Amino acid sequence: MKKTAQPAARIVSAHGRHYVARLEDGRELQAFPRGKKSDIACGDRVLLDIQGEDQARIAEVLPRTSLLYRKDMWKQKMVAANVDLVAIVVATEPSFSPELVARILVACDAQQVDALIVLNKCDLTAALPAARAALEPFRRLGYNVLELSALQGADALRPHLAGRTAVFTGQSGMGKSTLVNALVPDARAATREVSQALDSGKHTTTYAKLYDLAGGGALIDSPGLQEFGLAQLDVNDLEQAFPDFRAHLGSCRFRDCAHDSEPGCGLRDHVAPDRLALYHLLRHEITTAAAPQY
Ligand SMILES: Nc1nc2c(ncn2[C@@H]2O[C@H](COP(=O)(O)OP(=O)(O)OP(=O)(O)O)[C@@H](O)[C@H]2O)c(=O)[nH]1
Ligand SMILES: [Zn+2]
Repeated sequence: MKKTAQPAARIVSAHGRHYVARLEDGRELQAFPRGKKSDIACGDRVLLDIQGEDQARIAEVLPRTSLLYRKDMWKQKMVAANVDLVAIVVATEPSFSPELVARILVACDAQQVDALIVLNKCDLTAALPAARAALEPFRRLGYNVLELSALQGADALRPHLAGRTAVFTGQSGMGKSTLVNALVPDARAATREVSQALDSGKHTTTYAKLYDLAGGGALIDSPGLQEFGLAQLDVNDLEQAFPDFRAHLGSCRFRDCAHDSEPGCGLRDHVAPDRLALYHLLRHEITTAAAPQY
């Protein structure tokens, strides 16, 4: 029997096991995964079995160029697939967690995806110096920090987004959806004001959604997150995801040096203590998550 062609599509929204897939002609279909597992992310490119006017089954997920993914002992979550840029959105107010930023940066480096830290709400000038100070260590590591105010416009972001797929990620309330609305006029992404009006709780964005940018490129708005586990990383690859470690790797006496209390560690004394502490914390999380659970 001749196999009917399976059209290619891109997943433009991911809400649990409910997906929306967009065909190349722009038509959008409700799509659902084949089996029980739904390891499909917003941004994925897929092949579909069309099953009716507006329904399809996801027959195959095409190979990904990147996957932003988080995993801890209890849960795992695909944030977005096939992204070229991860925009980590933080704000002057409310205050943000530098550790969360550092974790997302490790995930980006592990996937070799560009990262950009966006400091939003710079119109709130009283809180600006503290936010800048919290980001200074990241600047020193060479990460790009872009300051702006989504309420006054987000055009400063455009050169970073043109022709690429970017995901906006970060804690809740930092202004990801407000940025999306500033960049995509007809996006109407729900922001805090809307969720307050509906009294729907703290998190406004509850699922990942992809928006096309006029002139090329796409943006994925994703739900606010509080944690970013990296248990999916291979402990042997972890040190490679710290760009500040790279120049010192290979200079330890022992090849499998954990840069802890081993004699002859060539890294320990050359990197910032907070970076070493993060490395040890992640290493511990990875090894305990990988341990068999009884
Ligand atoms: N002063 C000021 N407020 C802003 C700015 N950008 C966003 N906000 C406000 O910050 C609040 C949170 O914005 P959202 O866009 O809903 O935040 P979010 O990061 O998408 O939050 P989640 O969807 O829960 O992850 C809203 O009240 C926005 O109006 C800004 O540049 N300046
Ligand atoms: Zn070492």
